[in-house]
Amino acid sequence: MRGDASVTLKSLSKIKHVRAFTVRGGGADYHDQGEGHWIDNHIATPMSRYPEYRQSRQSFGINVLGTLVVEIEAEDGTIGFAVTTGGEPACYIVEKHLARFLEGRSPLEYEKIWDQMYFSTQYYGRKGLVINAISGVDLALWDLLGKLRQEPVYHMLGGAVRDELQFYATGARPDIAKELGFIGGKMALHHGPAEGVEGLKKNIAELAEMRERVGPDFWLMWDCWMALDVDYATRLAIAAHEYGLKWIEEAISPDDYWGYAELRRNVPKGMLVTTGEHEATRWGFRMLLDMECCDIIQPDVGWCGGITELLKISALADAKGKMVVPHGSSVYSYHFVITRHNSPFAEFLMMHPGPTEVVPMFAPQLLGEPVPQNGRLKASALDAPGFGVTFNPDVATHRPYTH
Ligand SMILES: C[C@H](O)[C@H](O)CC(=O)C(=O)O
Ligand SMILES: [Mg+2]
Repeated sequence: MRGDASVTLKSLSKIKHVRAFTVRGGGADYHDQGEGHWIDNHIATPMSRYPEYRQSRQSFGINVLGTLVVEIEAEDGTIGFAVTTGGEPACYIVEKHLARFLEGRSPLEYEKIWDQMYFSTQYYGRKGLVINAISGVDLALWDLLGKLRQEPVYHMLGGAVRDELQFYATGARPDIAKELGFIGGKMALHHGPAEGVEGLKKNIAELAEMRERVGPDFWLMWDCWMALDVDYATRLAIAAHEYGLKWIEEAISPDDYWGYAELRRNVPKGMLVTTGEHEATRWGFRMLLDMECCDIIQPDVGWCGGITELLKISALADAKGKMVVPHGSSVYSYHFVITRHNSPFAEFLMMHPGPTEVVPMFAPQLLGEPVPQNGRLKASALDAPGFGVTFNPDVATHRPYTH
């Protein structure tokens, strides 16, 4: 029956206040680890051309930003929160610029809020830090929405399309990842073009040794963290084919769409080209997709624009028959991946220093952060309101700005 005046739609508590904090030591800024960690051991980067910045990524400042924590409080006292990378400069953007688009509004207006955050910052934003800040706010908004509705985020995204997530592991020990039940292991590439043919041979020798340890069928991938050029990446891919390299990731600069398209044409048949963890928004990913740059896109949920934007990015990829396998992102990835047919598996970044054990990706910042068991995670492990995690009260936070 139409026009029943007795039907009133349920309204949600409005947003009262937005706050931004910074935190040091691991967590969402997962490169901010102590000495001896595998993630800072002579990994090839665009800065490896300078010998003084070759051994440690922290030496050139990979961990300068720290974690951004965004907290959104509703009028009824419910708090949604999220963590991403961004630290103090992102706190400034959230408190002094973005907060105005949320306070006094309903959290149901996330589309309009995202649009206003993006277009009001477009003249100095578009990618990088500003989009990290927008992502942090967007994720905190989805967390708040889930807490107000008493629903996990993955229910609000359409529900699980499979019973469990399956993971590959990123770290220095794919052989251990195999024993731990993961479906594959992604290693950081250690030597870049500045280390010449000797370096290239060392890279191949490491891959050959790992192939020997894991056997013929286990997936092995390389993460090149933007360190190479098309020529080096092509030679590396051709030499690695013999050892069954499944994909070559982020081989060149994220700005070089033309280079990615060329690399994709150059790699041996059957080897995949992946990229996107430093790409942002539907417009950035449209470039990667339209220019046939890669086979899998890897948006980081905390850097690409948040869940609201990832839904659009993922729909574009789906229409093009491409997979979306988010970079890291912990619970923000898990709640998304479980709802998408074109995200058949997820990444688990091994944050144990060895890495010989499974520890929560964003430890110590989140409480209740689920971890894969035997390389898998049941959808039911995500069954709690919002993203299902709380911020660890024992972790010291700092609020550098207010508004
Ligand atoms: C291991 C990589 O260099 C980086 O630290 C993480 C990453 O790019 C990935 O997990 O993918
Ligand atoms: Mg990567």
